[in-house]
Amino acid sequence: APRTGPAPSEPSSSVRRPGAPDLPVASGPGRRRFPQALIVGVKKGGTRALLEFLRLHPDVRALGSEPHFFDRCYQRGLAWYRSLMPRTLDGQITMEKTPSYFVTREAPRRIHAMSPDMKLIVVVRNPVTRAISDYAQTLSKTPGLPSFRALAFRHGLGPVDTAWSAVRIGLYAQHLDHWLQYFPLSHFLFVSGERLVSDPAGEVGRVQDFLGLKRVVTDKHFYFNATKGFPCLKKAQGGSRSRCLGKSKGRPHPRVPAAVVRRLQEFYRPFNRKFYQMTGQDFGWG
Ligand SMILES: Nc1ncnc2c1ncn2[C@@H]1O[C@H](COP(=O)(O)OS(=O)(=O)O)[C@@H](OP(=O)(O)O)[C@H]1O
Repeated sequence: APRTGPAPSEPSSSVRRPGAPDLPVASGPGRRRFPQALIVGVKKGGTRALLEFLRLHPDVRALGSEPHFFDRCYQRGLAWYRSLMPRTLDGQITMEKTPSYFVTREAPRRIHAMSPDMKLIVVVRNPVTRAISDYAQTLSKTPGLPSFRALAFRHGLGPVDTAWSAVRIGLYAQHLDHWLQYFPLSHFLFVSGERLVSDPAGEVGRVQDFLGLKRVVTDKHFYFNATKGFPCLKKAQGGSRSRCLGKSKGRPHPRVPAAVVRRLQEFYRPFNRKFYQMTGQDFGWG
């Protein structure tokens, strides 16, 4: 059964005000709880797709936006964080996703202090493609940005610039090493960003197992949309339209010279190998 955890919670909304008519309280049933599971990363890994797919499950309630509590908004306090959460009934799992948590130094300690038995999901993607995706996003907001190559290497095609966040985020083994100081490996599930595209039902199946949920979300929910080039959600029974993620997901990537891609691929190889060793999973990025 899914753990709802010992998370502190506010009084149930089923409590009626004296004299109030016996109608459901406007705020709705259930109560706001701290998440029991987080999608902590990685940026551009496919975190939005995973969350939207999981939200099809009746026992998952998730915050739509990224709260950035354990990185940017920690000073607002735990009560603020919980107040953002959707209401849940007993047995339902509360979730949120903020991909920057995975690379935030303080995040593991802060999350552990709140819930030492938190379940942590990391969607990982080939770090080279991830870096290009990250760059494509910045470029869409910053026209005139230097080329990918100019940002990825120092002095022309000199050493890789690990200070550039688009490069640094892909050093998964290093980030994970830090998390493992706070949480055992059994608390993590690593989802392949590549397989989330090629076999969404398979990856979401693994996530449902990890969360202790029945496999309700299956291949029946997905179809491959050739125009979008990605899996999308089928029309739900009795109504709503089929649904793909928005334009900011599945952006065209700028062309990066093959030599640049190769050099970055070589740069990441030892870090990837280490990550495969640590997780016991080979993600096939070389
Ligand atoms: N079903 C589906 N539809 C659209 N896009 C999908 C899907 N599954 C995975 N992806 C990949 O998700 C990438 C964006 O990742 P994130 O959602 O983690 O990005 S973000 O960090 O929240 O900005 C996004 O990256 P780009 O292709 O580079 O835009 C997609 O490749």
